[in-house]
Amino acid sequence: MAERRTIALIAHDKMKDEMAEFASRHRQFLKDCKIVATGTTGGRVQDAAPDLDVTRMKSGPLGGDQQIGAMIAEKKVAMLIFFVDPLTPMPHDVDVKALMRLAILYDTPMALNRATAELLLPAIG
Ligand SMILES: O=C(CO)COP(=O)(O)O
Repeated sequence: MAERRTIALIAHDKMKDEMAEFASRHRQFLKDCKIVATGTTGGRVQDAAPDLDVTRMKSGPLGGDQQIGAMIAEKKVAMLIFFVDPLTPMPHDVDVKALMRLAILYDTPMALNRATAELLLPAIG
């Protein structure tokens, strides 16, 4: 049996409502995927769609972005959906940049806003 695809979900605080709504609306599709998420985002996704298989890493500012970056470097992530807050400075901005850099380096599909995520999600089929 083919391994289920792993999709990484991350959202900054002001984007978490949007991520919860996105995950809930796409729950039928996401039910067939493994989901890995940073800690707080993962909790919100689980609350919004309890039937999804969500593995929660550490919270982003505490190393969660780096944990997901390491998974990307090991080619364990099929797609990164990261709802970035463009208006709030982040203490862990270097971690955010490092995560995006690895997604680029390992040619991992990456959606950084909802419009792109809507286009990309069905594309991994
Ligand atoms: O800070 C984040 C991404 O940079 C997200 O982390 P949380 O999901 O734990 O809030």
